[in-house]
Amino acid sequence: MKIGILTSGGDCPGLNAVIRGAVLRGVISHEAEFVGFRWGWRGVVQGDIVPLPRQEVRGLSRQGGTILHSSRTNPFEGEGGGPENIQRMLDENGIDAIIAIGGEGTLTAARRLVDEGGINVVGVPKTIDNDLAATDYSFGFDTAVEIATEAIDRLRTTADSHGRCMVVEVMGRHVGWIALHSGMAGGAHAILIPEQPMSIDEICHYVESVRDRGRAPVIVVAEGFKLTDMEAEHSHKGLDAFNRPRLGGIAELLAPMIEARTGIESRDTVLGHIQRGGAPSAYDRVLATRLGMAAVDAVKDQAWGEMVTLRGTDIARVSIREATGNLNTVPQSRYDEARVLFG
Ligand SMILES: Nc1ncnc2c1ncn2[C@@H]1O[C@H](COP(=O)(O)OP(=O)(O)OP(=O)(O)O)[C@@H](O)[C@H]1O
Ligand SMILES: O=P(O)(O)OC[C@H]1O[C@](O)(CO)[C@@H](O)[C@@H]1O
Ligand SMILES: [Mg+2]
Repeated sequence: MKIGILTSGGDCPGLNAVIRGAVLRGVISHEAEFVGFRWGWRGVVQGDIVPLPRQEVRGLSRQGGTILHSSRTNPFEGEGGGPENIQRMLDENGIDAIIAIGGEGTLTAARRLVDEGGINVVGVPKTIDNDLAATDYSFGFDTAVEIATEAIDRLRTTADSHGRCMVVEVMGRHVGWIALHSGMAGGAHAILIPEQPMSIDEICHYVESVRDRGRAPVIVVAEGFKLTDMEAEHSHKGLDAFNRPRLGGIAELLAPMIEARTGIESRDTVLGHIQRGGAPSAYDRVLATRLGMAAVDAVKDQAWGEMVTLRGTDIARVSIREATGNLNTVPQSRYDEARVLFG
């Protein structure tokens, strides 16, 4: 059995741990052989393939990024794209199956390759934002929350020194999980998330009540947050490779608005890709390793079109279709719980 692995979409701490888990499980338990497709689906479309023997994955679980690199290439486009070309490339290289590690977009492409072209693909969910339904948590999220929480802790001390308001922007295109968890952990005075638009007046109300208690306000905002009068997410950086608006910068918009309305000197910090870089947390290493191992078992069982997932503390399987249809949004009850601590 020869298995090709790829990592696609935005990177995320733990990708290398998935690769290591898959290779070790395959080599030890199934006598499998592994190759890597470089740069996500681009490696599949262009036949950019590297061997992945056991020694290549040594010590990988603690390493950030992805040794296979990533891209936002669409496997249905370009000269070598589409199921027929991909099946030919797999046959030429003697590859029996693909393990695709990626988010909603990557997994949707994987499902289409299975449904429309009969390609042997299983998926591993990857999302720093924790926005995929059908998995309770995804690896990388815990690490991002740790990084954001440390940043909030650090910003709090400088905020206190100067009596300033700090607006901290974290990732979260469609959902506010990183903001919710890091904000709760770091004791934020308001948490602004895409699922819950809020007016600038309400935000300033929280800021002023914090100031009136003699504290320096700390506001955490997810990049996809919209003020109640905004039609779309704040974006001033053009489009990404998949023609979506590049987000980032809502904190830069909010801080001067807060300062103008409240008179409290305000500063913004955009954490950006710091949240995606570096070593994964121990939790993420374990989760990623288990998912990688389970993905190889899914290949062994020919579970094409399925993805491995975390259910409670168990690793399970679901159809990719089930996972890609819905977003894992922050439930109202979780936001209401956090809101008690605002202001
Ligand atoms: N419906 C689709 N059909 C074919 N290809 C798709 C489809 N949706 C997305 N893709 C391809 O998959 C790539 C990866 O998707 P995307 O860029 O959204 O990353 P992702 O895997 O969802 O990870 P992230 O969490 O970073 O968004 C896209 O850039 C696109 O080329
Ligand atoms: O790394 P890029 O391509 O700028 O993508 C950033 C986006 O990817 C994510 O990190 C994960 O989807 C989002 O939170 C963010 O909007
Ligand atoms: Mg996506």
